[in-house]
Amino acid sequence: MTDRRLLLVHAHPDDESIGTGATMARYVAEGAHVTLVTCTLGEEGEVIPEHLAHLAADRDDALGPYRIGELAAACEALGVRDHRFLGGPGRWRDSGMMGVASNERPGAFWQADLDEAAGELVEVIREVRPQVLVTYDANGFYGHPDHIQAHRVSRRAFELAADPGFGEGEPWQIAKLYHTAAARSVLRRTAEALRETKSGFLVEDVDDMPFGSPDEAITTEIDARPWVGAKLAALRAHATQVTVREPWFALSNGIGQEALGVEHYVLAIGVPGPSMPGAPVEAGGLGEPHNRENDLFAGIH
Ligand SMILES: CC(=O)N[C@H]1[C@@H](O[C@@H]2[C@H](O)[C@H](O)[C@@H](O)[C@H](O)[C@H]2O)O[C@H](CO)[C@@H](O)[C@@H]1O
Ligand SMILES: [Zn+2]
Repeated sequence: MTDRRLLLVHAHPDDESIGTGATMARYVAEGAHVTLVTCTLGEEGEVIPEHLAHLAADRDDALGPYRIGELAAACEALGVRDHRFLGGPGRWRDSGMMGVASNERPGAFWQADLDEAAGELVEVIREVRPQVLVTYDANGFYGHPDHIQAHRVSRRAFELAADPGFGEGEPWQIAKLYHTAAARSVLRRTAEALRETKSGFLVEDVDDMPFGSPDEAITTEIDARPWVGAKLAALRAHATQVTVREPWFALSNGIGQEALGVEHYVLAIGVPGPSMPGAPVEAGGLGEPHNRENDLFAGIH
């Protein structure tokens, strides 16, 4: 299929690299048009480097503009040239982790009017006309309010973009909508491997992780191992949020994760493509029997 167009909707600067960085770099390298929409500037994030601690929301409140630069550098590393902030930079603010006071702040993404935010995304969808949309599941992958809201806005925009009675511009029907996913067997294997290293990162038991899917729920395995270097460079670009000790990385909580070149997804809407051989288990694949797609555009003609 020529003229492939992939749209990814992520909540904060850093999510694109953490969950889909290798996939994005692969599709760019293969000639697809990759569009990234980020819903907030990540204003409420913690700051890892001591010399940048002043940027935090409870000090200079300058982390959002700084993370715009981090995201630009990450997109450069991935080869992604089409990046937008939903509604423009700063339209909606990072809500903070579930339950904190900033969830209630006026302008927080968690407080966004669903149809207003979805309307902004419909404009991008009708302009780009992607065949494939990637975002989070209904739990936002790990329960963060901005991730949950990104899911809700994406699903609403998926519907509205195809509705001839909604808004301006030609309606556009996206063919396939995916949720990002992490297979529990991969999480378990990488946690065991991390335990054997001297990375200095903390190890979290799989059962304690706020994310993870049963292997059988995974529909799609993208083998982008040749682009894991681009993913690591993009993670390094998010230096306020991520510490990289290759092949491992950790967020400000210090819990180690492996930067894998194989990334998993669940097809939420659309017709799956044919089952294809997967990546080896030692590379982060799910091994055999492989009843999964190996291309987000599989089955689209
Ligand atoms: C990956 C992701 O979604 N990061 C978010 C998240 O950051 C986490 C948060 O600060 C938490 O308190 C830490 O323990 C954890 O290590 C961080 O990854 O939430 C931030 C605030 O909403 C957000 O800016 C960041 O991008
Ligand atoms: Zn996030």
